[in-house]
Amino acid sequence: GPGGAARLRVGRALRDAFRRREPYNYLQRAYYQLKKLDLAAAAAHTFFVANPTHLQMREDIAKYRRMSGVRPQSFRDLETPPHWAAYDAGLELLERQEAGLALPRLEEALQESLSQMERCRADCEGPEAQQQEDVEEEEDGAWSQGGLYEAIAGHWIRVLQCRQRCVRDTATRPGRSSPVPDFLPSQLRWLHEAYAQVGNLTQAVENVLSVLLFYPEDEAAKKALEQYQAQLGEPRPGLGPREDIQSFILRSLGEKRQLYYAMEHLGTSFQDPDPWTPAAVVPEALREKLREDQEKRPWDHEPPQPSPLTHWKDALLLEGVSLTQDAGQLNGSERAVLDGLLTPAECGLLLQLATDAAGAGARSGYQGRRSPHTRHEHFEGLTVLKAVQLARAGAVSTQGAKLLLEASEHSRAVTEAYFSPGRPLHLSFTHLVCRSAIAGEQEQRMDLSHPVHADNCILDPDTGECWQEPPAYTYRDYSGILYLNDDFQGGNLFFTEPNALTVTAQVRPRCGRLVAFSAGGENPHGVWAVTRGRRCALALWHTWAPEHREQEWAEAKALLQESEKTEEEEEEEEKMPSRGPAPEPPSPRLQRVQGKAGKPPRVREEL
Ligand SMILES: O=C(O)CCC(=O)C(=O)O
Ligand SMILES: [Fe+2]
Repeated sequence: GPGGAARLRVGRALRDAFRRREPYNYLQRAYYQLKKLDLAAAAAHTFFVANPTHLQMREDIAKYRRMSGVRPQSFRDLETPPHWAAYDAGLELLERQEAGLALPRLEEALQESLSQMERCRADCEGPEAQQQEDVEEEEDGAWSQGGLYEAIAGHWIRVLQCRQRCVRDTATRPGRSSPVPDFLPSQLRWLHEAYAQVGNLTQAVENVLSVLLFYPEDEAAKKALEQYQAQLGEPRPGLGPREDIQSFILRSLGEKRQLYYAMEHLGTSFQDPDPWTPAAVVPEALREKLREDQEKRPWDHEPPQPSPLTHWKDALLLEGVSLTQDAGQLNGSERAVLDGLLTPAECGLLLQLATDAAGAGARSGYQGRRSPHTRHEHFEGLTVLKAVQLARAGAVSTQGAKLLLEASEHSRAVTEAYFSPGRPLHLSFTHLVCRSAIAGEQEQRMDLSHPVHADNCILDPDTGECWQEPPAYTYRDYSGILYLNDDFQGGNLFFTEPNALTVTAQVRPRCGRLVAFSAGGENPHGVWAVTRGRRCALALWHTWAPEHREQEWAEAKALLQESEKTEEEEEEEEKMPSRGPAPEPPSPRLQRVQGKAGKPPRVREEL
């Protein structure tokens, strides 16, 4: 009906959910209820592949493993195209010397590869290909200016080019950029060897003859053929190469001839996906150039392309970050201890920043605040914007302020990679916090540096419930504490049961250690009293809601960039010899800082 297609268009959120493979989570439960355990385990595994930190699924999978109806093979990725699934299974069995079991999978892999190529080829004439063609036509305009014949020829050439690309596409694993080289011939090699191993010589001959269709001079194949024929005894005249491979090659060669013709006479481009194309198919005039290209054939020479960062581990390792404790080791869910986010020098710089900022605050009557949580400790807090403003006023180092921004962004990226791959997390508040023991007040101290709480809800220890309502910062989804030092007494972070009484895990702060956890009632936590020294950390909260992104962070970043630019300009000016020493103009930067301080304070998140 009218507007039908538009009504059925799928929204972005739904598409994203599919990309995150969420339907498999539901499928898993449905199969479980139907007692189809093999499929339930497969669906669970498929979901888990895309959501490796989904702790509930991790537990469910552990349960599936213990169930009797579930085999190791049940844990398969249902999103893997069938030809890849069969290919991998077949090769694994071959490796384990199980030729008999491997054969059906290898046959399946070949059949499915050919079918996948058929489907791909069919799409070359479908509506999507047509759209693509319209775009290309607009781009080069070559065919539209010519007559009808050219238009038809142009269309046909594009269809052929597209069909030849299907070979490469089929041989390329999802997520990879280069194809498995010689995809079909190598499958045929394994097939003939496996058939020979199980004593099925006729099939071995058929498959090795098929290899020879691709590479008539292949020495290994010729030798194998001789051997099989000798073993077979009397000649079998009916034996020939596989029909599916024969027709694949015939059709492919026909298409290549036309494409090379077009290349020679019409100047169109064609990238032959195959290394086996016989020289006779390539026109004389093109051979030299193509030989050069052949030498540059990417998949023979290029080092393997790194696949996209699909797993959080890759993202962390790249940054030199390591996972020290996961949720299991911390006796909870959605919590982790990660190390290596800062070097000792960087911790030093940030500690100095905190000290300098506190000093600047002391001069303006800002310091000496007692902690909001205990009267036995002092508490200093520095926001990113304040840090940059102080840097511009010359009270703290610019390097320190810059590192504060970088360290918070780095922690956010790591937290996102670990807990929320595929769904962006935004910083909602960044606070450099130091807690210092007040000397002489520590004897017999019974209170905590930070009482037990959850970060996005109001914890009711009596019922164990956590109310997601104001004044809690309900939009906080993940928390991160990035520690800067350990030269103090007490001050460990601890997690509890929702009763706020039973401690389930403790973490000792140290330089570069990030404790990250979901901000809800599943992670009640507190800090033991700091009884000697000063404990500094970057407290970070992240949100999925872009509207709760920390505006001051962006402001601070912009301000910092501005000062870096001005500094460069000043350096340039200093270098100019014609300028004599002039009286210092009133600094526009300082004025701006003062102007900002004069404004009514903006509503900003506080601890
Ligand atoms: O500093 C810590 O270890 C934890 C602080 C905390 O829980 C908070 O500020 O909400
Ligand atoms: Fe907290």
